[in-house]
Amino acid sequence: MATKPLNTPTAEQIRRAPKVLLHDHLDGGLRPGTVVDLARDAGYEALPETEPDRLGAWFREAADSGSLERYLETFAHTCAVTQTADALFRVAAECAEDLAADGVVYAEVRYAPEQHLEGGLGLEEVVAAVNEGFREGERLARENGRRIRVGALLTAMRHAARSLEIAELANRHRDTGVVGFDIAGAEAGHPPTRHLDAFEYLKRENNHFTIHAGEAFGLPSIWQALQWCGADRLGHGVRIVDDITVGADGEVTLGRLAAYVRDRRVPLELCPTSNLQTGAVGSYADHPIGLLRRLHFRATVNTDNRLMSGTSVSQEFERLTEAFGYSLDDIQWFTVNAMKSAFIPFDERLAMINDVIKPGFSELKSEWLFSQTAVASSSSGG
Ligand SMILES: O=c1[nH]cnc2c1ncn2[C@@H]1O[C@H](CO)[C@@H](O)[C@H]1O
Ligand SMILES: [Zn+2]
Repeated sequence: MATKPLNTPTAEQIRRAPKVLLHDHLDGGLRPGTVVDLARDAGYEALPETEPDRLGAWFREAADSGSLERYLETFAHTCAVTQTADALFRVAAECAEDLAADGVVYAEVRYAPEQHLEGGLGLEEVVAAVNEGFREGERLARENGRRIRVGALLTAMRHAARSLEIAELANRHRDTGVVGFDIAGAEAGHPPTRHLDAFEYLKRENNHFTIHAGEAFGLPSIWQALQWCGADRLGHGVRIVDDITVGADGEVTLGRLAAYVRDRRVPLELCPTSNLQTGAVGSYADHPIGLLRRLHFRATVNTDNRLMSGTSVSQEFERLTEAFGYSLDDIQWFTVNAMKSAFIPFDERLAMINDVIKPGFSELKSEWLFSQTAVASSSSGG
């Protein structure tokens, strides 16, 4: 463990800090109790456990397999129980509420509309139900004295062939709650270049997209996502470290691709716990985020799948704080990076940084200052 700086934030301070989340899957963030309720309503009998705590533990363990393919199998259950407008509305509302309770002030939450059509919904109805759920969750959060804005990202599955259709859907809803597009699913054997028509369409429409790349698969996947597809951000992108060498003397050399990613300020949607579960990284202390932060890459901290990883944004920051000795200034740096990289308009991002994030962190940092003064004067013996 790194040495603890004097201003190491407490778990409670981390939770109260205004945070920004760019990479979170709606179908990876259901409350275990909600999965149980919805399965009962839908007559879905294939859940491995029906008691919420045990089901939550099952998801975490099943996802802890060391392989992205096995990790992704657990989504069969969450998708099976979210095939109606009511179910989608509920999980979206609960998502916004849960994120707000964790201190998230701005989130982009993604899901694949094509995975919610088995109960007879159309793509438009799926998007409408989720958007309404997010608005309801924002409203409920407000009633509880919390403020959050949630934008949706529409994901196309990389093994399927509906990406252009989903990109068009995202574009149609760009003024009604959908802020961008993504592709996800198993990386190996499914290069993003198979979906070039979707990306080219979005570029022609001046729209935004991120691509899951450089999670299980290395540099070629990141290179394709950026240089062939034109991604605005990288979903994970953690394997960019394969293009960075740190010599015995500590001297750092960036390859051409890593230099491009840093120079162009390409946002990396890093998801530490998820990487540990899929076997991309061995431990928090070994997570490349430590190096990437030191080298000033545009790194951000994300949950990926709160249910499968049993995590929250605050918990990700707690683990990183333990591993790297991060201070509130580091957490603010990641948060401002994330807000700068969001897909909403520039003036709104700036207002969020200046009027919400910076004042929130200043408040927390001033608390630390006063508590230190009190300790110092009482220990001096008067
Ligand atoms: O870390 C990930 N890498 C790649 N695909 C993922 C990851 N997490 C979730 N999904 C996939 O994205 C779909 C839509 O939300 C999920 O159903 C899951 O299959
Ligand atoms: Zn993901």
